[in-house]
Amino acid sequence: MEVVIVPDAAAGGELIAEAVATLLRRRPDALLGVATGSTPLPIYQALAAKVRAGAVDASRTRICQLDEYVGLPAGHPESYRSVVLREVVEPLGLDEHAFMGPDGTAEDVQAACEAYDRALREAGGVDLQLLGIGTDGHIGFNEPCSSLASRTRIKTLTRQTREDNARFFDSLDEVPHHVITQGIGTILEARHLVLLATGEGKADAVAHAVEGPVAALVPASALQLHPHATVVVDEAAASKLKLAEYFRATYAAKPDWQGI
Ligand SMILES: N[C@@H]1[C@@H](O)[C@H](O)[C@@H](COP(=O)(O)O)O[C@@H]1O
Repeated sequence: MEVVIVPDAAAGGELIAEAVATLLRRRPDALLGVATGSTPLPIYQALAAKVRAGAVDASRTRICQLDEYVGLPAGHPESYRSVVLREVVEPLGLDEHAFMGPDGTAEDVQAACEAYDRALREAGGVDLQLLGIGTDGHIGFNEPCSSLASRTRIKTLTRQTREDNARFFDSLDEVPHHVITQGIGTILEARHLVLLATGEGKADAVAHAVEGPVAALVPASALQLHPHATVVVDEAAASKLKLAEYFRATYAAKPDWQGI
């Protein structure tokens, strides 16, 4: 696992957007897995700016979703489908055909989960999966004690995650209890995992994920099992890392051409 400490969220967004752009220059129809929440927004803004400036052509990029609320009406502005369309697909100049996600409105949720896992495989697998991290160490919506081998399935949110996400809704009561999420086993099949964490509120979760044991209790620690995982953190989110100086020195000594 590579840990890159950046000065702030904007620098993290720029670094990761450049990694995505490098991938797209090599593979224009790459399948890019995107995460929701506030943290990845600087990545999407930096990537859209590169597209507008003509620094990268994203016209053939395919986008896939990590997770989704269950039971929100179709078109709800806070469904992750709406969020990804608004924050990623439209700013990149893509249309809905370039985009795939699990169906949070399906009557048969289990079938929708299996169909999504199948669709990801049939699409050739995810080339680069962007991830955030929950304050409880979750990735996607894999809450603590999710199986490290899990596939896309329905999960129940913890109270803490519902409280963390209540800011996107009018009240806590409106935050769904159930979600569909790519499983940890599904996420680990992506060819490159890139997790961005910013702010002091993520420092404990980052320290446990990066320097703690691999444990279902901290779903993000599963990144330790992946051969190409990059964790990008700002100073605040890095503040509880014991090996911070080593991570800084390693990245400083890395030749530019290697990227992340
Ligand atoms: N399902 C999403 C996660 O994918 C995201 O990583 C997390 C953190 O969000 P934020 O970046 O807003 O802190 O929120 C939600 O739970």
